[in-house]
Amino acid sequence: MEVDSPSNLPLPDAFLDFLNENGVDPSVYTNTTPRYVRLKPGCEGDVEEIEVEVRCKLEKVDWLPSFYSLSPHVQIANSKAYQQGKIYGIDAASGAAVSALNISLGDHVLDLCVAPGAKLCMVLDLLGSSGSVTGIDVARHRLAACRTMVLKYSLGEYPLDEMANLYKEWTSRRPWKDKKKAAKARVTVASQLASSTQDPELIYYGKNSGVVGLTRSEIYQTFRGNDVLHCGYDKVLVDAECTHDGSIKHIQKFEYWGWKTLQRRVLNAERTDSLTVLQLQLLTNGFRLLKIGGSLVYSTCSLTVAQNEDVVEQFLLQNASAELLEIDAAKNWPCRSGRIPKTLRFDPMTSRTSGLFVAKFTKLAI
Ligand SMILES: C[S@@+](CC[C@H](N)C(=O)[O-])C[C@H]1O[C@@H](n2cnc3c(N)ncnc32)[C@H](O)[C@@H]1O
Repeated sequence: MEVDSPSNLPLPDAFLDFLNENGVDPSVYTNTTPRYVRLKPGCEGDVEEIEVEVRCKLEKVDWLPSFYSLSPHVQIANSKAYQQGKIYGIDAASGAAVSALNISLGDHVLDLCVAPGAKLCMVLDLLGSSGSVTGIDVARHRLAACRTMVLKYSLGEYPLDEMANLYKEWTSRRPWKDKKKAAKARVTVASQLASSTQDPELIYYGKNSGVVGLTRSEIYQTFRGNDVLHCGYDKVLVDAECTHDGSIKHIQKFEYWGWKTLQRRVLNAERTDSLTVLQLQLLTNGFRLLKIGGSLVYSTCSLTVAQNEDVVEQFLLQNASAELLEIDAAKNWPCRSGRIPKTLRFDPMTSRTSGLFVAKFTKLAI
């Protein structure tokens, strides 16, 4: 049976039980959260034109550069601005997670759970044609969406022949021979994996893409101890797989797919237990690929403590060279502290954004 939560959003019993078990107050979910878009830098002069096109005022988000909020019901997919890659949908809390990385020109960035790629687009915008980004995801079908998105938002920045070069690792227009070679390489890399049956796939973007100081096959290895300390990325984003319970828009999709599907696919205890194991592994692997003095941001769109503070706590216990960092920009962000000092929590009620947990680490030379 569906009951109204205190915020008057119809939430199913299974979800309310899940929130209850995880100590999440259902009243944080409101149906007044706006939708957010990020405007491609350099397109600021087009705002009025975009407003006419989408028939809605774009309100500048004063705490996050290049972000605008608009009514949650406005569709942008058919607009010229969207099709030309001038705007793309990304929640402001997600933007804050990327912003917390403090990306500088020339950085080499690893996006460990990259698909469908909203945060990747922002990373690319911040880097311009400098540095590199390596995106990794386990779901090939989601990576396909990611590739389309990256191509769309980079249109116009490079001449077509240069684009082909930039995207050579994975463009769908690759010649058949190249595709076969890449497939063969994947098998070779896969055979180096000890046990996993799902091999994360890599996509590359930008000049000198790839892992700084590491070979492609080394990314897949399980490193023992802290033996990859003197190479690696300047910045790592681990936007981990989670139960998505902070994103009410995601949860509401199950109204269509069926609440039983939500219970089976998302909320069942076995899955949530194995998720926290995966989250710790993702964070640990991301950290191993971070260079000394670099920054890593761990985020999830879950509001549970188990997938956030508990994972952070475990990780800190197991990694003496990891130190939590204060996120300086957060002083002006509409969020609150997590249970562990320096960690942040966005939720619809406090932030008028989707729910997001953010923690930032650095690697010490010990
Ligand atoms: C929360 S989503 C990432 C959203 C993305 N960062 C964005 O901004 O659009 C989590 C992603 O983690 C991926 N994932 C799950 N297990 C993984 C693994 N073992 N290695 C890499 N990616 C994984 C999922 O396929 C999913 O695309």
